[in-house]
Amino acid sequence: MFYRAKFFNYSRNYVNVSKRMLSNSSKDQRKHLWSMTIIEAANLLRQKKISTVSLVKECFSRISKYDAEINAFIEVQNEKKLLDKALEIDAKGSFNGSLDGIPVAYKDLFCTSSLSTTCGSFMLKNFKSPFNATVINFLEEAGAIMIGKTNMDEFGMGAANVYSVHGPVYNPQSILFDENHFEKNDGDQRVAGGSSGGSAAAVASGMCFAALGSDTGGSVRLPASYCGIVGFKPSYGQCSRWGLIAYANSLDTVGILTRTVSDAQMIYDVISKFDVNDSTSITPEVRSINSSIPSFFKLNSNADDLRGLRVGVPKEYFVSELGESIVNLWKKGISYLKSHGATIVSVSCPSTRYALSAYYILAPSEASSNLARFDGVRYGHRSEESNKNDGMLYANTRGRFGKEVKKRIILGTYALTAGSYGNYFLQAQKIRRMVKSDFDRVFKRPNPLRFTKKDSGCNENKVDVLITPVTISTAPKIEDCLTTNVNNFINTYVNDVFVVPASLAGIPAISIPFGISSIDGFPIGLQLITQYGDDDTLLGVAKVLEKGANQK
Ligand SMILES: NC(=O)C[C@H](N)C(=O)O
Repeated sequence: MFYRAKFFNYSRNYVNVSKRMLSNSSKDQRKHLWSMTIIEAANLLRQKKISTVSLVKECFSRISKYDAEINAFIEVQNEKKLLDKALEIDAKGSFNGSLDGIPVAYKDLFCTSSLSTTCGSFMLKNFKSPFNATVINFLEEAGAIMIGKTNMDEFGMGAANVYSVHGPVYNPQSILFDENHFEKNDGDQRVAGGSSGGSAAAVASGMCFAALGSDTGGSVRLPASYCGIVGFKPSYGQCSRWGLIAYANSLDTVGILTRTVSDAQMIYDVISKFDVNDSTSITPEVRSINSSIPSFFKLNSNADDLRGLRVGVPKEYFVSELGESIVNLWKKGISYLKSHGATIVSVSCPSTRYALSAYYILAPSEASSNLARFDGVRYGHRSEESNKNDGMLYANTRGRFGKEVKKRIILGTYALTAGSYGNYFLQAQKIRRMVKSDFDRVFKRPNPLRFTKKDSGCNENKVDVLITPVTISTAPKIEDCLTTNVNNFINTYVNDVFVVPASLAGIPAISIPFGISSIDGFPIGLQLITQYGDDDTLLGVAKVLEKGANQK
C-alpha cells in the first residue's frame, strides 16, 4: 500500500496550494459550478459567464476537499500548469469544440503520455506511455481538459474497486457532504463499485464533469448504479480500444460516466469513430449499413413521445435475490415508459442464467493470455533482486500481481489447457453464442453485422429496448468486500449477473440513476439494453427514463 501513503502526502501539499488559489473566488459560485452538467457548463463558457479557470479550480477544490477520503484519483495533473492552460483557453476565447474547457478524468488503464498509467497494479508502478489512447486524443481535440487518472480494480478485475494497489474507492454517498446534495443514508462505508470505481466516484462527487471507464462485464454500469450517475457502455467496436490496456479483448469496451444521459451522448459523439489502429473498430462500411437500418428515434421527431416503442421486460431478470427497493423502482421505470406511450412486453432470454458462469470462464481465459506480457522483460515490474538472479526473474515478477489477478490468471490458464478446454472454454463460447441469439431473437432491429439487403427490416412484433435492474442490491459495505472469505469472492461475482449478458453479446447498455433505496438510502440504477449498433435508440429512451427518476 505504499501508493496510498504517497497519495496522502501528495494530497496534503495539494490542499495547501489549492486553498491559496481558491481564496479569491466566491464560495457560492464554487458550490454552483461543481454540480453542473457538461451542457450547462459549456453554454456558460460560450456566453463568457464562467471561465475555464473557474471550472478547473472547482474540480481541484473538490478533489482537495474529499479525495483523501474517497480515493477516486491515483494521480492528478499539476494544478499550476493546468490553470495556466485554462488561462490560455480563456484568453483565446473561442469555445468551438464541443468540450472546450471541460475538465474530465480517465480510468488509469487508458494510456496517457503526460501522466503515468498503472492499471491499479504494482506491476505498472512506473509505467509512462509514450502515446495517448485514441479516445483521449479525440477528447483532447474536442477541447476536454484532463484533470487526472482515476482509481480502478487491478487490470479491471473486480466489481467493488477494492482490488487496487492504490487502496479501495469509497462510495461518495458514504461521505456525508455538507452541500445537502446527497440524500441521507445509513452511514455505512460502502464501495463505489468496480472496476471503474474511481471514475464513477469522481463524477458523482463533482471532482470532474465526466470520466472514461472501461466495461468488460459491467465495470462502468455497476459503479454508476452504486454511485447514482449515468454509466454508458456503447456497442463493442464503436469506440477505439487502442491505448486501453487489455483485460479481455473480445469484451473490453470504452465506457462513459457522466451525470446525465445528454452529457454521455456528448462524449460519445466525440469518441465514437473508426480507428485504423484498432482491428475491432467498427468499419466505416458497417457504420453506414447501421445508419441505413431504421431505428425508433430516427423515425420519431418528438423525443418524449414513446408511442410505437416496444419495451421488453425479460422475465429471467426477476431473481429471488433481487432487493425489494430495486423491484419497486424497476416497476416504476416500466410504468413511466408506459405513461409516455411505450408498449410493454414480457420477453424471455433463457440463456441469461448461464451468462455469468460463461463470463467468468471467458474473461479470465483472455486475461491469462493478455497478462502473459507482464513478465518483467517486455512489461512489468523488475526488482533489483531479479536483475541479479536470472532464474528468479519470472517468479519475482509474476508474484507481484494482486491476489484477484493471480486467481484469474490461474483460472484462465486452467480453462485453456488441452484437458479442460472442451469442458470449459468451448462450452462458455457456446453459451456466449446462445446469449447473443437470445438478444437477436427479441429485438426488432436486425443485427447490422448479419444484415443483408434481403432482410425484411424490422420485425414489428419484437422489441426496441429492454429494461432491467443493474444490480441485485445497492453498494455493498466495504468490509464485506475486503474480507478474504471465499464466499465473498463468489458474492462479488454475483453482482455482475445483470450486466454480463450485454457484455457477452457486445450490445449497448446504459445504467441510469433512478432513485434511492428506501432501506439504506443508497442509489439504485436501471439498465436499458438495445440491439447491436442501436446506441441512438438506447440514448433516446434513456433521456426519457432519467426524467422519471424525480417523479413520485
Ligand atoms: N471488468 C469488469 O467489467 C468487471 C467484472 N466484474 C470483472 O471483474 O470482470
